[in-house]
Amino acid sequence: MPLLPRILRLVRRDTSSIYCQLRCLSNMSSGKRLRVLVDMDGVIADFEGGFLKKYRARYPNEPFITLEDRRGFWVSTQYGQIRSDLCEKAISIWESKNFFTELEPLPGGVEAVKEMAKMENTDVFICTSPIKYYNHCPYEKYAWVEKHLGPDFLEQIILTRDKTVVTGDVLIDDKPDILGVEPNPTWDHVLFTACHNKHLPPSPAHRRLLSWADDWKAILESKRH
Ligand SMILES: Cc1cn([C@H]2C[C@H](O)[C@@H](COP(=O)(O)O)O2)c(=O)[nH]c1=O
Ligand SMILES: [Mg+2]
Repeated sequence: MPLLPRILRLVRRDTSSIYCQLRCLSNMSSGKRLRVLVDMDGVIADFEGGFLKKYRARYPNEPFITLEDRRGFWVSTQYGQIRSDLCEKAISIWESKNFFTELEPLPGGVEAVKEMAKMENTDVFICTSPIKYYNHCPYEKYAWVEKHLGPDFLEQIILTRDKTVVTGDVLIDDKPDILGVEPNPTWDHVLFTACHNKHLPPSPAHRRLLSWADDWKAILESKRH
C-alpha cells in the first residue's frame, strides 16, 4: 500500500498503536537494530538494599547478612543457611505488598535506560522475572516502570520466568547463570555487578558491566557488529 494512505489509516488508531507501527516502518527502512534486554531487580531496581532495609525493620531481633557479606544469587538460600526458618522470613519480605513498588532505583540505571532507548537503531526492553506469589509483584513491577521510566515504557516490559526464550542481542542481568528451556539463547549475557556476584572470577561466558557509571555504550557498540 502507498505510504500516504497507510499513514492516514494509522492516524485513526490510538497513539500507542501508531507508535508501534511507525517503529516497525522505521525498523524496515533502517536495517538491523540492536535489541537490548535490561533486567530490573539488581540492575535498575535496588532489590538487595530494599530487602535488607525491610527485613531488619520487620525482624529487628533476627540475624541479618550485610550487603558486603552477601554471596550467591538467592537471598533466601543464604538466610536459610544461617537458620532454616530465616529462609521463609526472607521470602515474606518480597511477598509483602509494596515491596517491589518501593524499591529505590540503582544509581544511574533509569537515566542509562532512558538514554539507551533514545539511541538510533536500538530497542530496549525491561526483561524481569516475577515471583510465583503473584498477588502484588507483577502489578508493582509495571507501576515501578511507569513511575521511574514513564508510561511509554509500559510497552517495553517482558515478564517471564524463563529469559532464555526471549530473543535479543544483549541481556544485562545480575544473575550469573540464566538458564531455561532454550540451551542457546540469542542474547549475549552481560553480567551486571551486584553485591552477591562481585566475588565471582571472570568468566568467558559473559562480560561485566561494573555499574551504570561503567561504559555501557561501548558494550552496546561492540554488539552491533
Ligand atoms: C534474590 C531472590 C530473588 N527472588 C526473586 C525476586 C525477583 O522476582 C526474581 C529475580 O528476578 P530477576 O529478573 O532475575 O532480577 O527472583 C527470589 O525469589 N528469591 C531470592 O532469593
Ligand atoms: Mg536481577
